[in-house]
Amino acid sequence: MTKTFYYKDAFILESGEILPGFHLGYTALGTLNDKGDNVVWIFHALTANSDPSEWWYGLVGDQCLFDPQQYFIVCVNMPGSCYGSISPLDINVPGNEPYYHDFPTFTTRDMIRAYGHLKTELGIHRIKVGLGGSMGGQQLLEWAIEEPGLFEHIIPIATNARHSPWGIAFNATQRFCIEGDPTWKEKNELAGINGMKVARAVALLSYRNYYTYGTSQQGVHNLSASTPGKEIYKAETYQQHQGDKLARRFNAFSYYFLSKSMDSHDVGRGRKSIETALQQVRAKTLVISIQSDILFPPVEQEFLASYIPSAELAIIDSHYGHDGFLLEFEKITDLIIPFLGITNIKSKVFTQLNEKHEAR
Ligand SMILES: CC(=O)SCCNC(=O)CCNC(=O)[C@H](O)C(C)(C)COP(=O)(O)OP(=O)(O)OC[C@H]1O[C@@H](n2cnc3c(N)ncnc32)[C@H](O)[C@@H]1OP(=O)(O)O
Ligand SMILES: N[C@@H](CCO)C(=O)O
Repeated sequence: MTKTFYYKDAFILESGEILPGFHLGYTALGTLNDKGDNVVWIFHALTANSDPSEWWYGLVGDQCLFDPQQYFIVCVNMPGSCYGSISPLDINVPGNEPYYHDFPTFTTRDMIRAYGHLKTELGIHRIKVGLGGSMGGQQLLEWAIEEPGLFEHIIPIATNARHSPWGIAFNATQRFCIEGDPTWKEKNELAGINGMKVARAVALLSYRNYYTYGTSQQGVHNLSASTPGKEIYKAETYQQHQGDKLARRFNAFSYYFLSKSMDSHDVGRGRKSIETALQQVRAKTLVISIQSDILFPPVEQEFLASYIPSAELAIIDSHYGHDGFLLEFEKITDLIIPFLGITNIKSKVFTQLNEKHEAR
């Protein structure tokens, strides 16, 4: 169940903007033990919520690698998102109406600074394992640099030290899709929603790749006419379905501002250089890369591993491309078990995983 943390003091963003306070929706599974040494902090990516047992069900949950019986597992909904934290649809106190287009962009560094207040509230002094993929990994790296003593282990997956020009171009193009929707300037929850559907379809191109589409989206849709030139192809209905699906659970404002947050990510900002920032990490680090990822390609994780002191790099094969970090539970589990030195768990984890896959 999502809980809410309210911070009621002034909070200064990197932009200089001052918020009178903020709130964070978060999920906490399990219990903090007496020694305070069983904390696992998970960072979600662009459109997920704060409950990793929903979207990382192969890694988090009863009898999984991260089992709430053993660990105190915390995940916070990113500021700007629509699953419980401060967001563009919340009331902007001075104006007494929702922020909408005036929502202040939280950089990834602002995000982890906000999480720091929740960490204090929860009585957490040390985090045994931090892990996150994509934009989640960006926040994890920021925090491991900002507070080098906080994490014992970190596992950044399919992520980077500074968002790339390629990634920013994808995000900017998605914002153009939203801005091009004639309803975007309106002040209501549905403003820009059709633009967001197109944006999500564009994003999918970067989350998968040529081969993913080639395998699963060959040919025409079964309801399509067979007249040459009049066919509707599977790849087309797939793109449409992905946009429609997101529009049922997200809004264009959150999508727009979270993409700005991702673009802001740069661990080197104000810290001399990216390389020296990465060298501040003290946690034992396993960087995981997905070979077929065209959005955060392996060269970015090779860079991380070459500057984070004594980091290990593991590259996994995946049919899915970037989204493999949300789907390749077995391969990820297989890497984490030896990294954390866990023994006697593998068969239990995979039995559980197989049951969950079959049930879906
Ligand atoms: C509140 C919350 O729900 S947050 C938790 C859920 N969301 C998240 O965690 C965000 C991160 N998750 C994701 O990005 C995705 O869910 C992923 C990457 C894990 C998986 O992606 P999916 O879209 O489920 O997988 P995939 O690419 O195989 O597409 C399957 C979907 O496309 C549909 N589909 C496949 N081919 C076609 C086609 N040719 N035409 C139309 N639809 C198609 C399938 O029917 C299926 O639809 P459904 O999801 O509505 O059942
Ligand atoms: N597919 C992911 C984004 C990829 O990083 C999401 O929707 O959160």
